[in-house]
Amino acid sequence: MTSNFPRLVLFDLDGTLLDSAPDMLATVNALRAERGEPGMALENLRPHVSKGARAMLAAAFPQVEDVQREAMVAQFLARYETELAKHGPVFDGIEALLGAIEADGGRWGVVTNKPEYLAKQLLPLLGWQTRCAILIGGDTLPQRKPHPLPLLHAAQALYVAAEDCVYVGDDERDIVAARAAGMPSVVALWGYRLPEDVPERWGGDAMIASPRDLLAPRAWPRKT
Ligand SMILES: O=C(O)COP(=O)(O)O
Ligand SMILES: [Mg+2]
Repeated sequence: MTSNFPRLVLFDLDGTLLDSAPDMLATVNALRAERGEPGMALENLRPHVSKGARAMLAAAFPQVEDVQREAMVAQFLARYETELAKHGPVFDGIEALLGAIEADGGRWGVVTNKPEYLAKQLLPLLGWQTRCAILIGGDTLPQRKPHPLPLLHAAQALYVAAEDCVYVGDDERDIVAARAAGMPSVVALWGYRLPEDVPERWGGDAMIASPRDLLAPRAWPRKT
């Protein structure tokens, strides 16, 4: 009998496994408070969380000049380190999905653009340290998503062909990276998107509304 799951599932982190928007909001609002600015609402920050720290800071501090904002990145990361996994849980259904992949004999890993030192701290906080087969951060390799290198590296390190893996991500750059790697992809529609994002145009192999939907037979795209 063929398995219900791919041999290796690689996941994006923010907006796919982890609902990190509340942690990001606490961080951004602490920086805003230091500047005497009122707090931002979650709904205004949430759509920017999977676009990277710089894009998120641009949304949170539109009045700040680019050079100055660049200097805020280090401040943001230092503060965010103190908020990791404090406010935002993993998305509903993710634990059941990871458990089902493991029970099926499959492996799973994380490929994120988040700096590796932060992503590494999250794993034990989420109880995933011994379960996650590989973790690639945005600065682990010379290239980050949308470049295919992090996905290709993760697959190769675990001796799985790219076409036998699936990458699950909530942002266009996740799907672009998977396509460039020759890896089937799933668009996580439960994640973070701007109103102008059109996931139907990203070229993913499947679009899934909830992690629970990936428990269904034949939910996963396959190239082989
Ligand atoms: O920190 C980022 O750039 C976003 O992280 P992600 O790649 O896990 O969505
Ligand atoms: Mg994301």
